[in-house]
Amino acid sequence: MVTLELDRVEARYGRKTIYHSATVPPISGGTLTALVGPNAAGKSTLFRRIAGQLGGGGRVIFGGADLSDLRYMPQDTGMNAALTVYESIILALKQGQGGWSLRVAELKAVQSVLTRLQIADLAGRQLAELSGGQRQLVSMAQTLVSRPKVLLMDEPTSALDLFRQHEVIDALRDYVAETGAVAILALHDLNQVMRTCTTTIAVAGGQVVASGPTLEVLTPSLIRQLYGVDARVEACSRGCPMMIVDGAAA
Ligand SMILES: Nc1ncnc2c1ncn2[C@@H]1O[C@H](COP(=O)(O)OP(=O)(O)OP(=O)(O)O)[C@@H](O)[C@H]1O
Repeated sequence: MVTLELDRVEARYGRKTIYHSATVPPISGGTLTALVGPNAAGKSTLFRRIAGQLGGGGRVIFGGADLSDLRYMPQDTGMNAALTVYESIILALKQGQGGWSLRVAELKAVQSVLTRLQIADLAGRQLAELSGGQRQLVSMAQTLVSRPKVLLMDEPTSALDLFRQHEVIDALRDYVAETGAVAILALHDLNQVMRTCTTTIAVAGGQVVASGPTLEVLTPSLIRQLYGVDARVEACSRGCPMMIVDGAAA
């Protein structure tokens, strides 16, 4: 089982410090973790710090993995290269390996990720011709193809329609259940978080304000503190918890 823990982590852009001391107890792999918080709260910054792209003090502690097992899917993924979808996924797989020969197992990995995300029909298409949602799915395939043990995904479903959102989140849930990987998804849709993420980390103003089991973290008082809205949690007709937002906090 893979784990990830933050111990008094600091994150800086040059001299500008965003996080002074972010602590998150060990997150276990095998289920999805959400990272939530308002715009500019520091979600992408925390991802970049965990991925080693930003400096700062404190410790990012991996259990059963190291930085080379981590893949970070940023919010905006450039896709202007003159490549087909298939080629771009191979490129992502071979990155950092220092060689271009392909083994049968690697070809199978590419096929498997195309099937898992149900985008095999896009394999021969040029990246530049894809729609926004298709690009997001391809970016996800590029991230997953090397079977990372730690996965950081910044708003991975923001460009997807409702059906695709469900499909992709289910695929990610299956992936982490199979591999024991840690997967942290920055998400704005709190209903999606409640339906699919076992654990939630909430951040605001460069601080971790709560972390733990999702339904214990996403309380009406925390939602009011984070977003300035009154909200309540109710069960939908299928028994899943849902966040109903009543409006701006009174
Ligand atoms: N390259 C940068 N240089 C300096 N400051 C930055 C840089 N990138 C982000 N910031 C600042 O860091 C803070 C946190 O930004 P971040 O992108 O982490 O927020 P976020 O929670 O991911 O936001 P959103 O939900 O809007 O995507 C913001 O105040 C932002 O202006």
